[in-house]
Amino acid sequence: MSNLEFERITVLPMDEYNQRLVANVHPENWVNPQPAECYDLVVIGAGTAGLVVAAGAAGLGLGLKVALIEKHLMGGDCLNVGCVPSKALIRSSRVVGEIGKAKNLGVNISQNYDVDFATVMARLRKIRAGISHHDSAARFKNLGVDVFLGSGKFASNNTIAVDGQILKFKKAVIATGARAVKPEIRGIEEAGFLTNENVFSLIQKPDKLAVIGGGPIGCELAQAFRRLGCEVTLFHKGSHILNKEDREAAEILQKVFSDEGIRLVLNCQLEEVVTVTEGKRLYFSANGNRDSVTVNEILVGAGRAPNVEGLNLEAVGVEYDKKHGVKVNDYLQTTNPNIYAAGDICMNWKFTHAADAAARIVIKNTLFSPFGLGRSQLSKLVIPWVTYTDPEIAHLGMYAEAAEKMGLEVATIKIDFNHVDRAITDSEELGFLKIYHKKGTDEIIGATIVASHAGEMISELTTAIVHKIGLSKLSNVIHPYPTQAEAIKKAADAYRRTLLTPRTKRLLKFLTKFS
Ligand SMILES: Cc1cc2nc3c(=O)[nH]c(=O)nc-3n(C[C@H](O)[C@H](O)[C@H](O)COP(=O)(O)OP(=O)(O)OC[C@H]3O[C@@H](n4cnc5c(N)ncnc54)[C@H](O)[C@@H]3O)c2cc1C
Ligand SMILES: NC(=O)c1ccc[n+]([C@@H]2O[C@H](COP(=O)([O-])OP(=O)(O)OC[C@H]3O[C@@H](n4cnc5c(N)ncnc54)[C@H](O)[C@@H]3O)[C@@H](O)[C@H]2O)c1
Repeated sequence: MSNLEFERITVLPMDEYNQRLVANVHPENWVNPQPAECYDLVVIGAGTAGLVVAAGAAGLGLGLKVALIEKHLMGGDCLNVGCVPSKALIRSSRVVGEIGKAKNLGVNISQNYDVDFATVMARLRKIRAGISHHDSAARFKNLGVDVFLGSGKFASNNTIAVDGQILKFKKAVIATGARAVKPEIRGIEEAGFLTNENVFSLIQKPDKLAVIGGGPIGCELAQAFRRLGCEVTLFHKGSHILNKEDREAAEILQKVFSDEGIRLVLNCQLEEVVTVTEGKRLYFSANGNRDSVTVNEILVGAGRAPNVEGLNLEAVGVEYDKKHGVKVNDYLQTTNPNIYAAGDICMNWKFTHAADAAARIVIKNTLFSPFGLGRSQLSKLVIPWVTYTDPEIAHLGMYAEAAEKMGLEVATIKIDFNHVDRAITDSEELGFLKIYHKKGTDEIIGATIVASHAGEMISELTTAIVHKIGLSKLSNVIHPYPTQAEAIKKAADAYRRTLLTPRTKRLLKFLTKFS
């Protein structure tokens, strides 16, 4: 047993909740086990991808020897500095959004309501601590996984060094995730900035906040902080926020952001950050104009960089690049056939559910595909995603333009939520559902939903694509009235109506005469 390089980790503020979090995911009294003679699998990184691989392999009850190495907090980004804290924060901010809509719903709420920022953040920490036992070192030990806390690094083609010990493996999995990219803006380092790694440690509300990057992180957090009472300026390089999404969807959100008082600076070039008595001053140009804004804090959500450093990948022939991460084939195998990768370290889809799905592929391909038979492929996955703004934007599959570029003829059915009764009764008409299908057939190839609860609706369409359920069959599915998911049935019915040619209409009319 050893504990040579144990690093005591603090997550600020070190209150009872963060102490409970750390006690679960990086316990101070942890002693690394004596390594087994040889592991079937050694996994580096205990974020979603690593945890799912380790739990999946060890939990099968087949006596497989599995080791899991984590240098910081088990649970990775999702639990500690990603999905969980951001969604807890968004939940509080949604209440403020509801208050904003209350008057229109006939409920007068005193304008003196107060956001207790410290309590919002304490709730976030409490929720995170409460969930953390699931990803804890103790739980994984009980599942039969040898948990090593320390930094993992390849020592040779079949060994990994951690905490002064050597772990011999048959197969290894790199699941080291990604981190926030530091933007190249003069003076920003000296002025200091927040990223997802420390923004959830705030205990005091920054009165004025600059958010750099209009991707999912920037958009979700800009709206949340604005609703919690910060003055927010959102800087984005592109001509519309969420530039991977449907422009029309992004434009709806932009309008909401402006109405809620977020200052949105598009097509911008941030030039310099200077520390002044009032705070941090950002100089920028946008659409030919130069300007500046002074804030208390800067939050950066400008993309992710894969954690490839320090793994000694060169020594084991694992190719990578610093932008896209570890190079993998469709089976998630790296350029070293005994080493696989999963999650943010190697994938364009940087989502928890994508990391989870990739981990399952890795379990199958490393352990249950002798001679490469029956391997699962990454390209076969259908991965939906949701940006949890209000309204939410959910997407799945191909966009119409991308499909057309590939030579597919595509038709789009669009249902605006102002035609969906439940959206009307709830004053949530803003948004739409678009379903893209192959022209001339009912095969769905993609969908975008902009709606208050778009994330809860997209899975029906994911099921349809995965199980090849076309629009005709969806039209036979009874949707409870009134629900916003009825939009899907409306779209399916709209497709069915396109099949009504003058000839079929004549035939139907003829049938009515004998019925
Ligand atoms: C603010 C924010 C909000 C998000 N919200 C969502 C959301 O709502 N829904 C969603 O699906 N996704 C969301 N994501 C994305 C999601 O968090 C990631 O896609 C997911 O965590 C990736 O999991 P992973 O296992 O690949 O990597 P990570 O979670 O990054 O885990 C990698 C782990 O490897 C460890 N590690 C790195 N190097 C070493 C080493 N040498 N030795 C040992 N350990 C090492 C790290 O410490 C880390 O714990 C969000 C991300 C952020 C930042
Ligand atoms: N709800 C979710 O599922 C969720 C939420 C948050 C994050 N995530 C995941 O995390 C990933 C990273 O999120 P992200 O928002 O950091 O990255 P991103 O790459 O998706 O978006 C960042 C945006 O910032 C812009 N940008 C970069 N530098 C800039 C600068 N100097 N000035 C102005 N704009 C600049 C880029 O053009 C880009 O569009 C996402 O792609 C997503 O996979 C998912």
